[in-house]
Amino acid sequence: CDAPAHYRNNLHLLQQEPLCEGPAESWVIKESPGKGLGVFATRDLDVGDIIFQEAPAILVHPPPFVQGMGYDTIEVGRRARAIFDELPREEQDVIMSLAAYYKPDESIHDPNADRLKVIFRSNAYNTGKDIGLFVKFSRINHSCRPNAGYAWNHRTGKRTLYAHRNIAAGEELSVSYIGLLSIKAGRQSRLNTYGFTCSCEACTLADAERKASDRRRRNIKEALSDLERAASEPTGDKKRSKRAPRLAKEAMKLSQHVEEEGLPDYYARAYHLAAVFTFDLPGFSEIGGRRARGWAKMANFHRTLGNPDADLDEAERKGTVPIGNWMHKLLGKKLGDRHNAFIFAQNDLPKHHRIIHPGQPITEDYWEDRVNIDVDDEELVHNVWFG
Ligand SMILES: C[S@@+](CC[C@H](N)C(=O)[O-])C[C@H]1O[C@@H](n2cnc3c(N)ncnc32)[C@H](O)[C@@H]1O
Repeated sequence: CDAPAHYRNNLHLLQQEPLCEGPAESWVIKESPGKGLGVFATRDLDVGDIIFQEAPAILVHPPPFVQGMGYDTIEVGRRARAIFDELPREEQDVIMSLAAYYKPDESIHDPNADRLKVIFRSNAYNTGKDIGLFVKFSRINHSCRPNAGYAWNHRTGKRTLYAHRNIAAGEELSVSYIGLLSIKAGRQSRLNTYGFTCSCEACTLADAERKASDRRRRNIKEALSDLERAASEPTGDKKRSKRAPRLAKEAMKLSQHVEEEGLPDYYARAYHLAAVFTFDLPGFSEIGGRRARGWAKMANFHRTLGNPDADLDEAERKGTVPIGNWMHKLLGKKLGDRHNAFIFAQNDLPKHHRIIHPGQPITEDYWEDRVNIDVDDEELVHNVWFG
């Protein structure tokens, strides 16, 4: 059995079966050199495979978030404690075995440093409006080139871990704890606030490769911001049409860079932009159209990985969805009666919207909250803009 002695009693609870009888799951918890415990694939996984789904052991509805200060951690700790105290003893033991990062001014021996509060702070994830502690998720280490991703499904109340790329049996599963578009020094200082120095594949590159990786991440960050700004301009706008060939080229280069750099968290955004600007090309041909639809499908595939209900979730919370998200939800889909991977239900469109067919004349009036949806000859959404 791979588990260190003091974890043996608790690990079977994390996996809901005895650890040492060989896992029926596609994952196992064992030691990860230099990182404590980690979660490893026990069989080959394909991109999009669901690895596990987990409900939170503790779900805290936090007090209001204060800009620049965050949540009142004392109050969050108090609420977590109230839920913890009601749990069965064996679940409490599993939670108390999780990793805890004590800040430099806290001592493990200080009776005032509530260990549960430290564990909750070190392991919890945001789930929409709440903060959840998930015992299996808590064992997944960070990588700046993660191979897995996670999604919260508010209908099932579970967090899903999925393969972000093909993963070989034996590989450690990793997710990202932070945004990944900073250079190594920036990522390290952010991760230091979580109490560790990252030893992932990207952070241990030799000097020349590390410089190339930093350069690529800088380019990706800049290209995402430029292209997303350009994508928010109305299609048909002269300035945008003139720039279309350059923007399409840049968006495809961006997609190539995120793949080369191994940043699956950014695939959906990059493919989405490649779709938007290939749809935009002048003299948009049969070949160009097929290509643009291909990008749009890839963007949708990656955006909804781990949560096929993503659009339903958002439609249900319509009032709270930022209007800019409509682009992500609709691009590359057809409008229809019911949601599925390729169709968005027309009933769930915002109150003020227009569906615009190729060549259809439109009025020039401006409505701040109106969503304009451009569809192509095949009724596929290729652009969304406001006005
Ligand atoms: C949420 S826990 C992950 C599971 C943890 N390894 C355990 O044994 O329970 C986060 C802690 O894992 C370790 N860790 C996670 N990712 C790491 C990385 N990329 N490099 C070094 N240590 C890492 C750090 O000690 C960090 O404080």
